[in-house]
Amino acid sequence: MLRLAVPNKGALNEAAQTILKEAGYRPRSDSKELVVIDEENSCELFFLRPRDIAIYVGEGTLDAGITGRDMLIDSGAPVEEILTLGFGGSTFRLAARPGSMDSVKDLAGLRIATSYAGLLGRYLAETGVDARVIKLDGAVETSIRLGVADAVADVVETGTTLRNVGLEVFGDPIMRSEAVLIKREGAAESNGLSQLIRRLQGVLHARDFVMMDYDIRAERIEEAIALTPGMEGPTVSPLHREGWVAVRAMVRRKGHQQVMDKLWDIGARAILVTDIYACRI
Ligand SMILES: Nc1ncnc2c1ncn2[C@@H]1O[C@H](COP(=O)(O)OP(=O)(O)OP(=O)(O)O)[C@@H](O)[C@H]1O
Ligand SMILES: O=P(O)(O)OC[C@H]1O[C@H](OP(=O)(O)OP(=O)(O)O)[C@H](O)[C@@H]1O
Ligand SMILES: [Mg+2]
Repeated sequence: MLRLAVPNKGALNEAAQTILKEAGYRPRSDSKELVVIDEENSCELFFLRPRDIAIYVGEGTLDAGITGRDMLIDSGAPVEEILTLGFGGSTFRLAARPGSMDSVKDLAGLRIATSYAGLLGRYLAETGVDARVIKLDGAVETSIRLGVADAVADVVETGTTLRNVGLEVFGDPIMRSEAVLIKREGAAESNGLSQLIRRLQGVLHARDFVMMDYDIRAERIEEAIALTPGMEGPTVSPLHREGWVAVRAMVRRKGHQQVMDKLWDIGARAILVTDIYACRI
């Protein structure tokens, strides 16, 4: 039985549940359910704090988990990324009162508040800056105003939280993060885990691609195939109308309108685009 850790709340919770549901795993029936036994897929889903997930997986008590890259680095747990999941994108940055700092070097001898003490500590060691790390649980942006810190190191996505408290980022981003599937470093991949990976890749492909169908005169088929090469090659079938063929190919969602324009220009007609619900490639 595959034992999988899923964020029980926070920024990754909803998207993690959605991708697992689309991959065919049993959703939890209410937000207070902490363990879901999915007999059909031979899988147990453990809903845990995102921060703790790398610890459980690193200890080997769970086979795999969904967490943020920043959290797994912060934990220092012996885990490795298996798959990036395309959501929960953010940066981890330093911020302070506008104009007060230019680079991490300006923090020497000062106090930096963060919920990611492991990640920040590593960065300070790498950059050779000796600063005091003040570990807080959350809402760290307020710590400067309350006189607990001179700067903060925190997750920034839209920048709204920082703007609201009148802080500004400075220096280079410490790291870019996103949601990832992790396993214990060096652990063998069980059949259940391989199946989970294939299913998640299927969902990611289904989100990335659309299915395109169109009709075109047979003599233009090579130009059309160059525009829509598909995966192994597009399906080309005869049309009842003499001299025409029907083509079906997967096309990247991003830029599919430009592909339609180009197909139209070489004479394709009845160009249809549909979502892919699920796939294995
Ligand atoms: N606003 C955001 N946008 C995108 N990703 C975010 C955002 N806030 C946090 N994350 C990412 O989500 C992951 C989990 O962070 P989250 O804030 O949900 O956990 P937490 O701080 O432990 O929980 P809580 O905020 O409920 O106390 C991290 O990898 C983080 O980078
Ligand atoms: O750049 P933004 O789009 O504003 O997002 C960043 C904010 O989101 C997270 O806060 P969260 O809601 O998780 O609260 P927390 O600080 O208590 O963890 C993070 O810690 C930042 O405060
Ligand atoms: Mg948070």
